Amino acid sequence: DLKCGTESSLSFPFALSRYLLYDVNPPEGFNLRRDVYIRVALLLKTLVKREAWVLVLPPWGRLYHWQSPDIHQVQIPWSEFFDLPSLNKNIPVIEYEQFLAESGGPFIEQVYVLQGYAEGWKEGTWEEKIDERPCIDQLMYSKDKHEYYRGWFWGYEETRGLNVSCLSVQGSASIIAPVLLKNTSARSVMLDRAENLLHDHYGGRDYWNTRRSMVFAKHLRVVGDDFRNKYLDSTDEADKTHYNEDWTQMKVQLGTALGGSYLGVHLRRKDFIWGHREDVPTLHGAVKKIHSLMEIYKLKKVFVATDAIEEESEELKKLLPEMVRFEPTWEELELYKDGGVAIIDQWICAHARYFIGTSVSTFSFRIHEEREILGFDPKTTYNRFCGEKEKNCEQPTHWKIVY
Ligand SMILES: C[C@@H]1O[C@H](OP(=O)(O)OP(=O)(O)OC[C@H]2O[C@@H](n3cnc4c(=O)[nH]c(N)nc43)[C@H](O)[C@@H]2O)[C@@H](O)[C@H](O)[C@@H]1O
Repeated sequence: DLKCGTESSLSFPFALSRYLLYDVNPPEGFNLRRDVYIRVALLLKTLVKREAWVLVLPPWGRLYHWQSPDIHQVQIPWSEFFDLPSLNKNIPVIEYEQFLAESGGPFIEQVYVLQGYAEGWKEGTWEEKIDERPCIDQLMYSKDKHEYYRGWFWGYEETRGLNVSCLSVQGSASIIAPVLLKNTSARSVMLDRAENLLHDHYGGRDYWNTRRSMVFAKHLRVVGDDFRNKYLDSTDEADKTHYNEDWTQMKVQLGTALGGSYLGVHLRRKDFIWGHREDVPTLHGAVKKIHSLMEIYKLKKVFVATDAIEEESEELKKLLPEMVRFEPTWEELELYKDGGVAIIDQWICAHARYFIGTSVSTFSFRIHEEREILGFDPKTTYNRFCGEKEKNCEQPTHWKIVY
């Protein structure tokens, strides 16, 4: 029976696998979380050299920045934002719902909460280390009447941890590998506060392979492409942005992509201006820079991605009437959610002739990477706005793609 054979060949390897789960500090945003995925993927690559492990993708939800009212934004599977077959060409991954179905219960056997060292680290004596230590902060887990641990668990209220302990870590993600392989025999292990792990090799080949595997879900790319076509006269053909659905087959020489004849802008506002940071421009400052870039590059159109609040958006419209934005209807927003709209914004910025972003925003960084993958000249990508009073306005680093 062919059908039966296909099913068993799919589930068989997972039946023997161990499960790695993770979560990130609640206040962290979408694009920082994408960065943490890259770190954890590297850990998984280290683990699968020794044993069968699969990464359980942490459902999206309850993100501080996702404030659109009346939309249910928890327990969102990765497939709503990313292309799962593409992720699977890099490391074995499954959705949380599949983990629940496969593992037969709502239990995660071991939860490790990652933390720093209480004593900090002495300057000049950096060393990679990891130790089981008493928990420093108050645990975000509490025992239920059966002595099982309740926690946030991505909004899955029935999930329980069987054991919770703390690990002090200082080092890259793969430093955890020996602990997972030797110190515990738990079949499912969750690393909470995974942002405490550092990159094994930021910008190296493994980094880029994982980054390239994070292909946006097709339905979002299609929305972005239709928008480019309709409002920005931009098509892959005319703009020389040739895309291959299979990321493993995509290798574009930097400088060969031309991009649509529009300026792409990411203007991060909200919590970036509340702190009155020096490196964030005023709206007037940003518009002045936008006009000057449009003149230099002879661009008549400008696409703006921003998280500006209503009043600021109105002001921006007055200062920059030619501005084009992706403004979803309520139905579209409900369908794509805040995360999907962010991706559509990023996709459109990634296809612009010239891009300028916001200092140290991971939202802008992910656009840089997307453009690097598409083969843009770095000069058209690694640019940011400067603060009015900023003395030394250093531009973003070019992280060259490695294949
Ligand atoms: C202060 C720090 O800021 C860091 O943000 P930063 O790197 O910019 O970037 P993100 O980690 O993506 O978080 C910012 C979030 O704000 C929304 N957002 C920002 N800009 C845009 C935009 O142009 N278009 C759309 N559609 N949405 C936008 C979006 O939900 C995005 O995920 C956080 O990750 C940190 O956790 C922390 O909060």
